[in-house]
Amino acid sequence: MDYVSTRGKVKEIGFMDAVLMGLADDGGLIIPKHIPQVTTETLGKWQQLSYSELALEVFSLFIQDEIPRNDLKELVDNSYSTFRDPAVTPLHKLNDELYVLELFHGPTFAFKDVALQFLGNLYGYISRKTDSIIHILGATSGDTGASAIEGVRGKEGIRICILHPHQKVSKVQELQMTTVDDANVLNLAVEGTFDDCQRIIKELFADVDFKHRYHLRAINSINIARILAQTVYYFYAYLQLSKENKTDKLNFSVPTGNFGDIFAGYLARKMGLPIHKLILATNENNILERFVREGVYEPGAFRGTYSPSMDIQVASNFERYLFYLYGEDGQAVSTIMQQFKDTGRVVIPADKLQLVQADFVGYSVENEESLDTIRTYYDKYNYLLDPHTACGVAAADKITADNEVTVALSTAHPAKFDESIQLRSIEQVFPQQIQALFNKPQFQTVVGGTNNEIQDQLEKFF
Ligand SMILES: N[C@@H](CCOP(=O)(O)O)C(=O)O
Repeated sequence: MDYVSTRGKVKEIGFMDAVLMGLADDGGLIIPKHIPQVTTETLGKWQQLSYSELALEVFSLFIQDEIPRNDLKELVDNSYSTFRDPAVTPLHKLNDELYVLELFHGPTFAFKDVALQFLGNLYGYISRKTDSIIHILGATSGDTGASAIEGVRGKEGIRICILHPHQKVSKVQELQMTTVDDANVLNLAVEGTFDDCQRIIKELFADVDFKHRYHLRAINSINIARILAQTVYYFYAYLQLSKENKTDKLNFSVPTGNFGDIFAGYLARKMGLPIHKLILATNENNILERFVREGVYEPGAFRGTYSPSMDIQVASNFERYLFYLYGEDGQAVSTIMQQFKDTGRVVIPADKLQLVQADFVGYSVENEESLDTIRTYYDKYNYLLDPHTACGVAAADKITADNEVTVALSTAHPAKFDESIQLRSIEQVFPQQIQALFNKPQFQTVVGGTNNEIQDQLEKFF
């Protein structure tokens, strides 16, 4: 399978080079040259597969023989053996119309583990096979950082530096990252927002000399491996519900910040998975919902919300979607992204907006509404949602029509966001792994938000 850039100026590369490249060298994002198709017959054959078996099949479509099947199987099996639930991503039924897809049974209690356990192992594999140096640089609004660190901590030949917005992540998210004392981990707490962190790392990756000199590798969803791994659970949920004849009009409701998770659903649909509505749920940082409603993509003022992992204005994977919206025309994408850089705004014409509205249904959830949803579902179903999942569930409540079934993606365990949950007077018992974090010393360096400062830190660390 060959991979190309959304801006069309990178020559075709294989899967492992695509993983190593992270951000495309022309500043775009990597995408597969062709999207593999999955037929109804294949879906039928996949129905009885376990999560790991299914992941192996889906990954094989994108990797083909570049990684021998036995090696790939070992990577996949190791990655999902760390999950606490045998189903890896089990479905929890709330009522006949609504299921929650629990993606938080991995080591750091967030959906990011599904892709990052795999990507951590994949980096180890690539480094052994190709002698590549792996120096990971990532940005997080809370969940990706902990999960990426967990995926590679202590691994020989790999170093990782994560930027997070200082004091803008939850306490548990901060502890998960900063209590790790392995020498190959560096946590930089940036005075600014997640958008500042993401802008810095994208600029450093776009400086191709710097990127090559320091062997920078990506773990954010700019890395295509993240997206591919996240398509698997859409297939898995669909296949479980197809056993109960629930897939006639099956929607997915996805809490969205960086557009990676919902883009994985969009890709699964393009592969042939019959997804009815893709519901794009945002919090008050609703640039994406406004885009779906009005066709205008323009960051608003930053809002600190109860769902901090989604406190994002500029969504990385938006560019991947633009690529398909504009008929896979790299030149058109380059022009639009340049216009966004120059003016801070993208406006699409009416015919394109119609296509967007056929692809997604948007709903933006107010802060208080997210907490009310948590309380309502706790009272009605004795089920505790985290504030991000609550956005997905609130959107599902609004958008699901008669005769439709919606799967709301549950992106994190509620224990990661206790400060928000306590605001509706709900007491929860922490899993022992999370409770234990409170007794550990923390390691992090607080830095300002200039590229030079970060560059200095990286030069010392890498
Ligand atoms: N919500 C994310 C932000 C980074 O997104 P990613 O999917 O590109 O890694 C987080 O929790 O860090």
